[in-house]
Amino acid sequence: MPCVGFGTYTLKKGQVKKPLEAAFAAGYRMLDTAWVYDNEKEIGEVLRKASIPREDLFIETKVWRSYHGFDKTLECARQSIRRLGVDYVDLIIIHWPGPGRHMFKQYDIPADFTAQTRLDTWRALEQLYSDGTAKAIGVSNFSIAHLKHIMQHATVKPMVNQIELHPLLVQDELVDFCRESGIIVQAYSSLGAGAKDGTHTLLGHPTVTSIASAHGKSASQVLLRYGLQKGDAVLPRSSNTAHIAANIQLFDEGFVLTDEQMQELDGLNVNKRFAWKGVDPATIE
Ligand SMILES: NC(=O)C1=CN([C@@H]2O[C@H](COP(=O)(O)OP(=O)(O)OC[C@H]3O[C@@H](n4cnc5c(N)ncnc54)[C@H](OP(=O)(O)O)[C@@H]3O)[C@@H](O)[C@H]2O)C=CC1
Ligand SMILES: O=C[C@H](O)[C@@H](O)[C@@H](O)[C@H](O)C(=O)O
Repeated sequence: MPCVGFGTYTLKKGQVKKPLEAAFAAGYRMLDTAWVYDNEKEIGEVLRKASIPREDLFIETKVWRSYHGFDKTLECARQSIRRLGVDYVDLIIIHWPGPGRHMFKQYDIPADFTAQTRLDTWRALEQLYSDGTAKAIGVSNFSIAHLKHIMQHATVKPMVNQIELHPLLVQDELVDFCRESGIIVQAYSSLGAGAKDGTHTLLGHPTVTSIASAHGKSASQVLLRYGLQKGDAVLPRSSNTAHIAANIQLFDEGFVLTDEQMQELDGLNVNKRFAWKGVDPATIE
């Protein structure tokens, strides 16, 4: 799996095509989407137009949380694959460990969801893996408890956990557990979802911007480099062509954050979450 992928959250139908074309032109070969992002059909159109050999691409999507359960998960995955117009996806993950019904009443939430339903969801992903519809399977927003429960019952263990990670939210315990369990950590919202002001910002944080000046790089490149040096994969999202190109320029000779700079960035941790209105997904039953 490429360690830098293109994030497409909030790049809806009418907005995703140009940025994705710019991403391919800049050299990205991996993209991250989801059933719920409502852009898979347009992504499929870009894929066909780009004519990049399928084996050079890494396409990741996610099963939405109102599709938990065996049959519904298969249906959700089928819809994603049909919309994308591909024969297989490189990685499919469970978007959220459960409905979190206290948070999101507006969605079609299965009232009978239990931890067993989540296991049924995982069994469906195992089936997609064994029949070749998905080359790899994983999860997102899973806590240690969620992972342990799946792993106790799984035939195939989760290969990836996509979680919110950046200097304001380091999640050491969860990351260590994933590493010890051989689960690749994919960081999302590495740029703090773009928040530039207010109490919590990453792109405008003085520690980040001063490290950036020291390297002659941007705040965004420092944040992405931080994720890579921690050992995680990153998924920057942008709709700006210059940003898209800059966000993959992370491997210039000499652009290595020092141990001291890594520690300084780690020191910013305040357990701030940008996703899901700040609620910890570990609270999902
Ligand atoms: N599994 C999950 O539940 C979740 C998964 N994700 C995945 O992770 C991806 C990334 O996270 P996301 O929350 O979208 O946001 P990011 O943390 O990637 O931040 C995106 C924001 O940063 C800005 N930005 C990007 N590059 C630069 C740059 N070089 N200079 C200045 N500003 C920049 C963008 O603005 P501009 O367009 O102007 O460049 C945009 O506002 C998602 O798109 C999605 O694929 C995200 C959230 C939850
Ligand atoms: O991938 C993106 C995120 O998971 C996003 O889909 C959720 O945070 C969403 O806003 C929600 O309603 O829960």
